[in-house]
Amino acid sequence: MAGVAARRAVLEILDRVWEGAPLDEAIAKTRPFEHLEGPDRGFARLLATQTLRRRGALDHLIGEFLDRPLPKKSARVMDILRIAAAQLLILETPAHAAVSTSVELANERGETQGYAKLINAIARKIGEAGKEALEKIPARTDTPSWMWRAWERQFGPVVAKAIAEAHRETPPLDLTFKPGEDVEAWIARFKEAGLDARPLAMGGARLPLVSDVTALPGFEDGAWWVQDAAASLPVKLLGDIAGKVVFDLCAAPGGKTLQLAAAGARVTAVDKSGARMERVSENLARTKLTADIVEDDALRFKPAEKADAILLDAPCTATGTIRRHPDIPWSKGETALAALAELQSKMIDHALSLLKPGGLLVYCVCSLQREEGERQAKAALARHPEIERVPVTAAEIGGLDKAVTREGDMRTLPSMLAGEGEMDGFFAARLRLSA
Ligand SMILES: C[S@@+](CC[C@H](N)C(=O)[O-])C[C@H]1O[C@@H](n2cnc3c(N)ncnc32)[C@H](O)[C@@H]1O
Repeated sequence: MAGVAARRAVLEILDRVWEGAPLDEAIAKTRPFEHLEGPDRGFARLLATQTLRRRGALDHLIGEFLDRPLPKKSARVMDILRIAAAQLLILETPAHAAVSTSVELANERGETQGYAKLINAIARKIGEAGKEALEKIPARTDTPSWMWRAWERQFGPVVAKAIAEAHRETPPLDLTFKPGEDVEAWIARFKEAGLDARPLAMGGARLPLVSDVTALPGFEDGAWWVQDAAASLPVKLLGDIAGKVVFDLCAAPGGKTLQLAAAGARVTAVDKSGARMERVSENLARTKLTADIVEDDALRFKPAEKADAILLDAPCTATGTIRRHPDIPWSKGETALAALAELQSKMIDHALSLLKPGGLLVYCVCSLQREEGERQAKAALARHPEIERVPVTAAEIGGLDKAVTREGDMRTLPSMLAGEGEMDGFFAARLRLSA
């Protein structure tokens, strides 16, 4: 049974997330987390993830038991209540452990000591209310209102609700294999290892989420890499790229670089983050694939030779990946969206200037927001009479016809592959420069 140290580490992780750090980074930088033993680490990671995933609903429920809202300066009291509620209603932690550790945490600091009794009473009431109380709260409660309104406008209320419901689920682990690997044979090996693996229509395999992918069969051999089913689709839109000069303009951590290199392209991978580029180099080494690595700003990148094809997987709000990164609703606001949309259109313009006549640009983002997706494609076509859209077909993306828009772009949603583990939300447009 995890002790109070694991819960203390979760509070610190949450603090960092509220300051704007992505969850993975917050975990990596939290010292008390590092000092936990293996199972306690697993517990702390799960508790932080689930608290963030259901923060809206947990807050709503806590609010129902509070006579009056907590003062703003009592943020830590609210976090103690959040993690108590997540343990009681999601993790199924025994009530005595969830309640007593919460009271212990409250008693550790002067600022929270005065709330220990209140925390005790509310945590008990939440435990008594049980899971059903949480299940009754609509999924949209876990989505900030600006995001919810945008999805409702863009996809309609039914789909927006399905998206929010998909965000409640723990996502699976999707793997993309090197060409030539026998996916069925690998699936058989995963099954032998006790994992419920199955093939994906768009290629690759789907497994239940595991805590350590490096221990899976085939990791050391570099037979596969981790990549959500949706993230594997944009590269397919470049068609046959064997022997062609391809730029991967925002490349790190490199899932798509590996796909491009595995397809036989002469790849130049560009990213402005040196630290993230190290991950690309590690991934290339593990999979025995090659690409030129360039640490540069994609807006300034000036290659000696132009490209036959470019993949621009632009920085974005990443709202399509909330299942995997439940901190996003709380760390990305509308202000970030506007700034990113401006950067994306500049990146598209610069990418087009690096293409050979007749070359293809696939622009993609793991965002659900139309300002970063559909509107970027439309605006690029309006700004550049020298480009045309090459419509995406369902056959190119594993037969996923629902993901082909009327305009001919690709739009996947977290509510797709429903009941089979769903998928990330991605947008991709394929644009060709006139010859
Ligand atoms: C969506 S991620 C790319 C994911 C990657 N394509 C993959 O499949 O693994 C966006 C990347 O853009 C990079 N980035 C952000 N601004 C950039 C810029 N101005 N120039 C180059 N890279 C940039 C970030 O460092 C980040 O690695």
